[in-house]
Amino acid sequence: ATNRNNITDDYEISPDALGVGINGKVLKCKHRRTGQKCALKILKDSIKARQEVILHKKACENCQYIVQVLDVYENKFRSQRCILIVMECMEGGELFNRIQQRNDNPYTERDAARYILMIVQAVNHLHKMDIAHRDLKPENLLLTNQSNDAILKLGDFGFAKEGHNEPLPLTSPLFTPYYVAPEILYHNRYDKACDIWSMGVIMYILLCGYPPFFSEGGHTISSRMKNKIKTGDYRFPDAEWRNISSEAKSTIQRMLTVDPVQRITIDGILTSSWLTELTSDRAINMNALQDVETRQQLEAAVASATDDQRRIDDDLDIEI
Ligand SMILES: O=C(Nc1cc(-c2cc3c([nH]2)[C@]2(CCCNC2)CNC3=O)ccn1)c1cccc(C(F)(F)F)c1
Repeated sequence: ATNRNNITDDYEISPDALGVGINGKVLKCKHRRTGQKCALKILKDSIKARQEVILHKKACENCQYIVQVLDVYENKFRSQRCILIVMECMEGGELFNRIQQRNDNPYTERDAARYILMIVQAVNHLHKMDIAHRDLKPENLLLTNQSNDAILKLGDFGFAKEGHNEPLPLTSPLFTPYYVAPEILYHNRYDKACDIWSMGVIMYILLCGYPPFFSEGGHTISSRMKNKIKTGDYRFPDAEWRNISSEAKSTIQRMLTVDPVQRITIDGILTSSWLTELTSDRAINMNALQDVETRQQLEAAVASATDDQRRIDDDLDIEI
């Protein structure tokens, strides 16, 4: 259900690009009638582009942690058919840039947990819909605004894949199971498991500011780096990791498990002590009570309230 009228009838498109990715350019645009600022992703029409739109639209329904799709147009530019995805404008840009800005002091566990929780909720929403994102990275995680309490949302469904849209569903009676290979049965599980691995890398970077696997020679992936990933060979260097909790490290270890079958699932992360401890409101209140004086006042108040309660109970006993 894409719009066939010309997008420029409804939106004013500004030339400055917000970001250029491998599968599309993102421009700023403004809705003519409402003035709403939006982001516009331009894709050359293809099966892949249409698949991206279908999955992104499906994924963003009822999930505040996925960039909202507002409109989709099918227009011709210079005789090239294009698919145009209009999205809510994420004024905070990419998490990637935010991490780079903080290179000197990475996030505290609480800040990191706040972002991780939003990513986990987005991925949980996808995995429950049997969709694997398959391209989780800080460049595809966008912030609603420049403030520290901005909401983090997942974008770019260019690599996303839906579980059972195999040509012949495995469950159909026409399917003769004798010849199916294990990877076909595993396939979708692997796809979801790779999202967990990527989240492990993102969590590691949020907590220390650098990636767990890197090649000395800069950005190009070297065969040494490939081997480190294949064997799960990474460290928690003391300088940055000494003051980070063992729960955080063990959660990362469960996510950066080489065997996808052994790797923690999204449910495992949602119920992990590290995440629940750091993001439950109790943790946040305790955090607010950081000021010892307030805590002592509160404890004194609780003590006297308990005494009062005891006296009332005692009185009650006498009456009864
Ligand atoms: O990018 C911004 N807003 C934005 C961006 C997107 C967006 C979608 C996609 C991407 N961005 C990229 C493009 C390639 C680079 N990575 C990000 C990957 N794929 C996507 O599908 C969606 C909605 N609002 C923005 C808006 C205002 C200000 C700023 C800045 F922070 F730069 F000032 C950024």
